[in-house]
Amino acid sequence: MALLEVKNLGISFGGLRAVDEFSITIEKGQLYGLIGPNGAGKTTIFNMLTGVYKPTDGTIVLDGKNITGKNTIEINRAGIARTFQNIRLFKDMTVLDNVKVALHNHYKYSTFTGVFRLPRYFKLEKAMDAKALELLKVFELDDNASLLASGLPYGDQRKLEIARALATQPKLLLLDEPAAGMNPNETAELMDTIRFVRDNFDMTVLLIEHDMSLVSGICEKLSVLNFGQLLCEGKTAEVLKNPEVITAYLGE
Ligand SMILES: Nc1ncnc2c1ncn2[C@@H]1O[C@H](COP(=O)(O)OP(=O)(O)OP(=O)(O)O)[C@@H](O)[C@H]1O
Repeated sequence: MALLEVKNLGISFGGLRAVDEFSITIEKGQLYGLIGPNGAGKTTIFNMLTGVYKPTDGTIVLDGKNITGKNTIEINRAGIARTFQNIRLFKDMTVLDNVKVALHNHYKYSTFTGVFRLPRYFKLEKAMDAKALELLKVFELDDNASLLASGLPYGDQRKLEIARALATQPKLLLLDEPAAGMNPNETAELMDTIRFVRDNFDMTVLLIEHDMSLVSGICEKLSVLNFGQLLCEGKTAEVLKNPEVITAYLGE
């Protein structure tokens, strides 16, 4: 069953048509890649899917619900979470608190309860600590829960960003160049992590990536974007053999 159905999505910035007539269907549980040359419009598509930009054309349906034009908070509540090309953690907060911030949607208490430290406050804070630690354990970050996020090695910061996105309990996880800046060992470990997340969190993943080892290693399907338009889509191995894709993106 399709989890995400995007039809004829488009956006212009002044005279620039950054994305035009873009459509994609992602089934529940799929690991799906969005690839293409620099400036092709990939991040702009993520920004439209997450409500950062409002599309000028097209529709976005998540799990049967039309979310076109909703804001970032509404879209996160509907079930889309993301990570960013340039890591955006709360660097001066602890590893644990980075995840707890994202849990707040699901553990609510009133300002009154918080300010006066009523018993419900302590109960929910304890429950959030436990849930956050459980998530950190999945990523083997629990031993560093009390460190500042800025103190983590680069690869661990990327993992923490994924843990924080998962804390919002999404249906669809968008990863924007998760392997950027990683060495081959870290990339291989990241692939295992993404597979683990898909299998153990019943997650559907759409990722943007330039690292072809990661793309061919984990993506089941690909869409290739060129100059804002869909160049081709299909099973990963077939797409990577497509002469048009080789000319436009892969070179040689
Ligand atoms: N807010 C904006 N205002 C004006 N132009 C923008 C804006 N956001 C993106 N663009 C333009 O839209 C086009 C697509 O950019 P985008 O960042 O989506 O590409 P990309 O495929 O993600 O590239 P990369 O692989 O380098 O990250 C570019 O020409 C970019 O300059």
